[in-house]
Amino acid sequence: MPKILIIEDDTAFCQMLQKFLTKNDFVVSISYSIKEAEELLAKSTFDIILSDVRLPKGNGVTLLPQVKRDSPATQVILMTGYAEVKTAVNAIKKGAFDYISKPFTPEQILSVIKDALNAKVMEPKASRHSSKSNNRQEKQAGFLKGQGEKSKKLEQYVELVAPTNMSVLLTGESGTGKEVTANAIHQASKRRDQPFVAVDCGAIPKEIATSEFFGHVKGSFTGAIDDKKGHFETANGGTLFLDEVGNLSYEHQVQLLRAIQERKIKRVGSTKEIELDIRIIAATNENLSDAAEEGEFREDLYHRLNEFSIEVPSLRDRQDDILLFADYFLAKANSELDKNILEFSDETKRILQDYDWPGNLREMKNVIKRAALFSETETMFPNALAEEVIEGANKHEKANFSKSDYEKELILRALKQTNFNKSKAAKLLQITRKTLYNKINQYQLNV
Ligand SMILES: Nc1ncnc2c1ncn2[C@@H]1O[C@H](COP(=O)(O)OP(=O)(O)OP(=O)(O)O)[C@@H](O)[C@H]1O
Repeated sequence: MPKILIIEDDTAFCQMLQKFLTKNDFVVSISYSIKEAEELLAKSTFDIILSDVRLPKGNGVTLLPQVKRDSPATQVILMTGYAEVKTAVNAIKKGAFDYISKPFTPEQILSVIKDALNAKVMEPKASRHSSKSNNRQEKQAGFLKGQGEKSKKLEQYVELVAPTNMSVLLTGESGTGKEVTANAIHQASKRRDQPFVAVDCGAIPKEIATSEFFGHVKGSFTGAIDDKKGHFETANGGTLFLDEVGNLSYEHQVQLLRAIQERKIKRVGSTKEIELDIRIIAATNENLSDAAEEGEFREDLYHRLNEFSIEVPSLRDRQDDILLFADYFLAKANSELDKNILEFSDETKRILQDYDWPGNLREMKNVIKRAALFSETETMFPNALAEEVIEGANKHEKANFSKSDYEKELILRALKQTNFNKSKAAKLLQITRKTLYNKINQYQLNV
């Protein structure tokens, strides 16, 4: 049985977690401080260390170097509060396996422990994650909560709607994290112990879509060699996530609407009705409301799906979080590629912030992983980045630069016009005197 050490100063929480994990067939030791943990670590080894970040007299990260040195196979998972995400991301850079934000659900903690144990079995580290980095399960494994305004709003919406049974329509550009958000809603709902089934509606061939959604019985059509459950039945009790829902054919839109309204389905070739208790979350990166108005998407289905809508923001609208996400993906890339890149150079940071990220988080994840592969130093310099990212960012910078030239020109003109009277010039420019002084300093105007 795998051995786990919990390091957590909240004694009640620690004991509760110990009880829960023991019930789930782990051998669990606990310590309420770093000192106690060190004593236990001197006596025995553990498969997993589950440590709070903030502990009296130190934090969970301080133990990492020692653990990695004395027992490299031990995986460290950090438990963080909201504000400690950055520390946790840094800890991943130093070799922690992952972090989990408090409060978490029993499934979430079991899932991250399972991942950590699997990663161990699959040593060396480079093969920790499947190379098919886009498979659906992996998409759900890592989730970083941003800290900027847009990210907080997104999270508020998730928290607000999760406990209800409302259908949710997630809109947003490709790669913004709609599926990850759908999963977060499921995990925060009462259905979290039940299945979360994600279906890419754009990827199902039209001819087999009915059977894919509703299942079939043996012999109902050529090729139906066995009874088969459809996605609805598999998701029963839980959440069905319909990705790219705008790609459904008219016929399948009708079938879906009926299933959602009647809360019953029949497998293809069967007369037996199956009762459904399903929460639907749909996602689209096109404007479904326009499509409904133009008759390309059934309006009644659109309203059924859109009981609550959430727009998942593009990465360029999450400026405050760009470097946080970049750090996170760098940490992931380090662990997947067995690299040890500690930071981005200032110019690399500037490029990451100036680039537009048309492919959003998915693009950033790929760009950083590729750049990590090319980087040979502990600091990532721009030459590791793809050409198009650098060019894209520089175009942006030029635009900014010309904007600043223009601004400088305006200020000089206003000053001349007002005979270098700064109060009058500020008034003319419709800015405060203080801002004008700042700008004069910024542009080093000799006035
Ligand atoms: N909050 C997040 N934290 C960490 N990784 C994230 C987050 N959001 C998205 N990602 C990563 O970005 C990638 C794209 O996410 P996801 O598949 O959820 O986007 P999507 O909007 O559903 O894309 P599409 O429109 O193409 O279906 C995934 O690899 C996912 O792991």
